Amino acid sequence: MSDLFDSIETERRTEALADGAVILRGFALDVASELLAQIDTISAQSPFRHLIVPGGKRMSVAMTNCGRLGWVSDTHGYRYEAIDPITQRAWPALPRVFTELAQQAANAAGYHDELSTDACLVNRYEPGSRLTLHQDRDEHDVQAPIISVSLGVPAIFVFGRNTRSGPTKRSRLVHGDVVVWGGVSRLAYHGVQPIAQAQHPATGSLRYNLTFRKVF
Ligand SMILES: O=C(O)CCC(=O)C(=O)O
Ligand SMILES: [Fe+2]
Repeated sequence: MSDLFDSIETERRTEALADGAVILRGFALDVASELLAQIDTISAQSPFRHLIVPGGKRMSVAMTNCGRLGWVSDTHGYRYEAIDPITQRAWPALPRVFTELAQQAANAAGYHDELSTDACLVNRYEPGSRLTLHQDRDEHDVQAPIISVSLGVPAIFVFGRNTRSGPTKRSRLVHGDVVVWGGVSRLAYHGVQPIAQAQHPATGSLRYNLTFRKVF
């Protein structure tokens, strides 16, 4: 009995990452299957696509969005758009299960203001997909924290400081983990190392990630 209890306790623990940044282990587990079902609904309306970065390269991560705004990139730059450039329609609405989870995670991380998420970027990683070290800084508002939900196969998440050259910390993120970064860590550099071949019962070889952002 106590072994089982211990493992549940460790699955749900909060892990400090940096000042203002935490990993909430297993925080999204209870709603993970609902989140995945919503991702299917969203991507049926606004399909996953491999965006082109301003330098001309195609991103290895496939992306779509939901919410009032969506993050897009092309040879002209990175920006938020209210209209999906592929469908020429508004992005799918933010499902309630998304906004509720994001607010609960923000609260659990010590950010008690109402979140008012403008954009949820949905990332889909195949084996080998990665996200190089970057800052989330296309948002006009850098007061609100970023809430980031991991689903499917594990990833090695790299979290650094506010300069590209600062020291970094590597954390293995698994299905149901939520990372929250704000305050003095809001503009911390972060990235995802190439996803290893693995299988998850809910997603096969894929990893999904949701990030909730306040843009204005
Ligand atoms: O997939 C992740 O864990 C991080 C995603 C991320 O940094 C982003 O979408 O900007
Ligand atoms: Fe990011």
